[in-house]
Amino acid sequence: ANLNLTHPKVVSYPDADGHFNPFPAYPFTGSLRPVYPLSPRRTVPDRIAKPDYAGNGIPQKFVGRRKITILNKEEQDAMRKVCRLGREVLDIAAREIKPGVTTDHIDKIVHEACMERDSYPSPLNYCHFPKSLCTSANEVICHGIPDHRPLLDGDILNLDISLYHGGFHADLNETYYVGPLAAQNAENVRVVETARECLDEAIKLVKPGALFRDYGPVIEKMAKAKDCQVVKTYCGHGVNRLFHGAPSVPHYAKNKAVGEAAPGMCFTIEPMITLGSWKDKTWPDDWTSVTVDGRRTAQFEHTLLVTEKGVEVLTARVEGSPGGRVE
Ligand SMILES: COc1cccc(Cn2ccc3cc(C(=O)NO)cnc32)c1
Ligand SMILES: [Co+2]
Ligand SMILES: [Co+2]
Ligand SMILES: [Co+2]
Repeated sequence: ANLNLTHPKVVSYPDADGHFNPFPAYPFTGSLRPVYPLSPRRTVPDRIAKPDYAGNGIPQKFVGRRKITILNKEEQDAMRKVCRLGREVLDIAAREIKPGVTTDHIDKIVHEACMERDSYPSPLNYCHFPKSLCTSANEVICHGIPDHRPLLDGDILNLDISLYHGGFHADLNETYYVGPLAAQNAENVRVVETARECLDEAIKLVKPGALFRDYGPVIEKMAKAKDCQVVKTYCGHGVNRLFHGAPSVPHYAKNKAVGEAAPGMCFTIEPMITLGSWKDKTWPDDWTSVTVDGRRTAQFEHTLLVTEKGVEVLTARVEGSPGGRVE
């Protein structure tokens, strides 16, 4: 179909290819619509080591609710490896972003890049999630499902990648500008660059003894200084042999997070920043989390290792990583 790649108010479906909106009566908060059918579930060959939930979709409960795993030197090296692979896969996916490309196409690229790296795409079948990464555009806060919606010039798009390799998970995400128009939109730039800055400022505080409740106040102060808000429902989390474990790391001020960083701990910080309301609601697909006012939101995430001296950003950008700060 000849795609109108700038911003229509709301595109109606079914379109010429038989793609359709599965929830036509739902009161969507913004202009984004799901475009079904989702492509067939992607398969993972037996040679790839899988996490426990790959078969039945049910991850083991956090072992020792508040006990935070301290990794030894070998385990830390395994985390370095899977996080380096995760960065490679995110960068490959980000290079695919342009108007007209669907998020399902990006899912295919990510899935194949994981297979090529003997890695399992952690989101696939995690709590029954249907795809190999989360693709979250515009008013989507997180957990967007790759589908047949073509990206539009002017969109902002978060790619949230997680890999399982050598018994350990990596978890990272960035928000990108789609097409030449996106970075010319002052509101896009404000929300994306504020989210990027919030993560960078929080990471500066990570060192042995730092309290998990101390990142939120710094993030919220930075967000409010840019007339933005901080999503409360989703937090950073421990990541190691489990995709999600203790600690829980809130991104908002006045939180009750328990515990302090210690050398050998791995966890994510992944602030979700909004232009308007911080409140979220979930589409009837039971995954896609959106802002209640339909205004745009952005997120950045790193997997962090606490070291004797401070912090190691295991999923750090490398020379040539696409995207990055826009003035
Ligand atoms: C049960 O309830 C839910 C609700 C939403 C999502 C999921 C499961 N899930 C799937 C992918 C995914 C990614 C992350 C993550 O940390 N990204 O940084 C978290 N959860 C994830 C379960
Ligand atoms: Co179509
Ligand atoms: Co993530
Ligand atoms: Co995460």
